[in-house]
Amino acid sequence: MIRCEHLTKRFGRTTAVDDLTFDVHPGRVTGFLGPNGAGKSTTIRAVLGLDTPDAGRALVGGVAYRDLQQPLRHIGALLDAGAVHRGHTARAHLSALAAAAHIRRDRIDQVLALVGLTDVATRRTGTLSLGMKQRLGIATALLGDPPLLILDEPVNGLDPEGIRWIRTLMRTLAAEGRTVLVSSHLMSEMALTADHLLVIGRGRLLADVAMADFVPPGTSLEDAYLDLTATAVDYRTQPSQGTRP
Ligand SMILES: Nc1ncnc2c1ncn2[C@@H]1O[C@H](COP(=O)(O)OP(=O)(O)OP(=O)(O)O)[C@@H](O)[C@H]1O
Repeated sequence: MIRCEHLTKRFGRTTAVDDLTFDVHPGRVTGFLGPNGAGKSTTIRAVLGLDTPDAGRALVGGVAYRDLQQPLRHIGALLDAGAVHRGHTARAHLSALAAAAHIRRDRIDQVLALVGLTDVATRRTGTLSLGMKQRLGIATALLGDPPLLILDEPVNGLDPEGIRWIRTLMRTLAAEGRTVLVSSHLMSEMALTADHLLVIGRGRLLADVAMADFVPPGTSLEDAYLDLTATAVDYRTQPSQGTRP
C-alpha cells in the first residue's frame, strides 16, 4: 500500500501539495487525476523520496522510501521516460540498474520481452522512438518485480497497440494483487483502466472514490471530472473563436 498522511509541500509561496491524506490499495488500478499544476507530480516525487515534504509524510509499504533497503524490489516508477543515458543501449540501461539492485540478470530479458523491446535491446536509447522509450521506462519499473507501481502518464507516445497493451498490463498487475497508481489526463483511457480514483485540485484531495460511484450510468468520466474540478483550476481557457482576425 502507498500512504500519504497530511502531506504538504511548498515551493516558495506556492503550496503544491496541501495536507493531502490518502491510501492507495493493492489489487486495483487507482487513477490519479487533477488539472495541470494540481500537485500530482509533486505528490509522486514525495512518495519516491525525490522531494522532501514540509509537513506530513509518504509511506511505501509502511516505511519512507529512503528507508527501503532495495527500493526497486518494493516500488517501480515511470516518471520521465526520456531520463535515460542516450549513449547506453536499452539492455545496458537495465543491466546497470539490475546490478546495483542485485537483481538476477535473466530478469532483464524477461522485462525486455514483456514490453516488446527484445529486438531493439542493443540500440542506443538516444535512437529509440518516444513510444519505445516509454516501454523501456515501464521495463525499468518492472525490473525488481515490485508489489507497488507508480506510472506517470504511461500512454504518452504509445501507438494504439501500445495503449491497449499498457491498459491490459496495468489490469493484470492489479489482478496479481499489486498496487497500481497511474496518473493521466486521458479520461477515455482512464475510464477503461482504473477501478478507483484519487482526484486532486490545488494540492487538495477532491475525491477518493470508486470509478463506478464517480461516474453515474449514462454519463462520462470526463463530465464528472470537469464538474468536480471546475473550481479548482488557476486558469481558464476561452472558447475557440477561430484564428482569423
Ligand atoms: N521545483 C519546483 N519549483 C517551484 N514550483 C514547483 C516545482 N515543482 C512544482 N511546482 C509548482 O507546484 C505546483 C504543482 O505542480 P505539479 O507539477 O506537482 O502538478 P501536476 O498536477 O503534476 O501538473 P501537470 O498535470 O501539469 O503535470 C505547480 O504550481 C507548480 O508550478
